Amino acid sequence: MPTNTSYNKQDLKVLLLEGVHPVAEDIFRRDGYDNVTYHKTALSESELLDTIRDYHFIGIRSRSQLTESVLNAANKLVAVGCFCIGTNQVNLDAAQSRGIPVFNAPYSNTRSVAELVLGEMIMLLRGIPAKNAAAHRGEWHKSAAQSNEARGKTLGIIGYGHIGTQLGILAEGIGMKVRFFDIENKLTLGNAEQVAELNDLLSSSDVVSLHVPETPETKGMMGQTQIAQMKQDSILINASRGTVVDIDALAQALEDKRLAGAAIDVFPTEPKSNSEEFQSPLRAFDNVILTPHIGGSTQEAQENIAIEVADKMIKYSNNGSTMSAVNFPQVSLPEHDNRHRILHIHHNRPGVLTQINQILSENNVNISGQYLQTQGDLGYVVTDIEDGSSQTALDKMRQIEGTIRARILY
Ligand SMILES: NC(=O)C1=CN([C@@H]2O[C@H](COP(=O)(O)OP(=O)(O)OC[C@H]3O[C@@H](n4cnc5c(N)ncnc54)[C@H](O)[C@@H]3O)[C@@H](O)[C@H]2O)C=CC1
Ligand SMILES: O=C(O)CCC(=O)C(=O)O
Repeated sequence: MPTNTSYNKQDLKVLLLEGVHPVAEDIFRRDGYDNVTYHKTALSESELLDTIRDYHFIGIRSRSQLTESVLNAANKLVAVGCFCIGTNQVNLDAAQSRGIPVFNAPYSNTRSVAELVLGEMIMLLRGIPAKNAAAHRGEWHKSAAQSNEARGKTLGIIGYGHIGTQLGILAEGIGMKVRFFDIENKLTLGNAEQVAELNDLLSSSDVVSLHVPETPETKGMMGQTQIAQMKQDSILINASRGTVVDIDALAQALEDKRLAGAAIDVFPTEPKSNSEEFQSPLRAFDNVILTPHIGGSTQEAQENIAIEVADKMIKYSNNGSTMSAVNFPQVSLPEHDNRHRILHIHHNRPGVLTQINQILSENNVNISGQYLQTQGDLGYVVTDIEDGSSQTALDKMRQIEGTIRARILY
């Protein structure tokens, strides 16, 4: 049901890129946000610089890069939706300092990734990718050499989060032993065992699968040294981020027949669209499954993501709630029927709340509810008011030193 607001929703422009599931557009339109532009592809940085200034909301997946310069040009931007898990394609600090919350869907595609990796692992343990490629060329490789059951083998998971844990459970279901390495102490599910040292995991696993986010620490974490620590004839799977594995070092290990195979879904440089050629030294290897960053690309996941992220963006626009924003103080707000709600985003420094309340008091505004949350350098104060001159109060609040932006909802 569309909600009444202090602004005309048709004046707010929404840009949805990268073929996010069309249900996202339906959800915006159903709520009264009729001004939606939908593109199947990503936009380059220069295209974004030209375009983004007109939009209040942008929805992207992993290809569009919202750099500091792009965000600088985004004068009207209210919120960003990443229709995926990863948010490394957005300069989160730059968005935060401009008072722009970034939302994502932290769970909706995790099962899809875990299922894909399980399938790839079984295929690679049987040597199927190479036999399949040979059969396509007319060759007949009927042999059990280097073809193994998954049962009894050890899976080493790096990053035991939402995907890693699900993969662990699925792998135990087919009789694998699961070990994992994580920088946090994790509750182990099933019979999984946490190991303290990465090299212990690498040297004891028949299959190593990466499920870490892109951070300064994970960049290049599987380099030449780490790949050399893996067991002879083991398998490497990466469906996390392309920067985590040194592709040249992996190609060398495959060339040297140190590894039996690999499955790679993410690459340091990925084509910007389906019409661009995919370049990688791994194309030379029949025993490598190469997939175009589709770990989370299932109908089920994409639809769930579209619903989750579009709902979060609309809720923020209509109501001010920021629950699960990745770079913003998180506030879960009740509805504000019959009340005006002032949202004040500011640099987190002492005295701002006092000044807000002073302004409200001076303008005879009665506060019916107030919510304050901070994160890092950012403060977010939401005030529900019952009477008095809310617009005058808002105008004065905008003058408070440290204010980034403020708006009113009714
Ligand atoms: N291929 C695809 O289509 C998809 C890829 N992804 C990628 O998978 C990543 C993981 O997803 P989730 O499991 O949902 O994330 P998560 O945040 O639930 O789990 C990540 C885990 O990695 C651990 N970790 C962080 N830094 C580490 C380090 N240096 N060494 C070891 N462990 C470390 C964390 O403590 C956490 O347990 C995402 O960040 C995203 O980049 C996610 C979905 C789809
Ligand atoms: O769907 C996409 O474009 C990217 C999926 C992904 O890598 C993620 O969710 O982090």
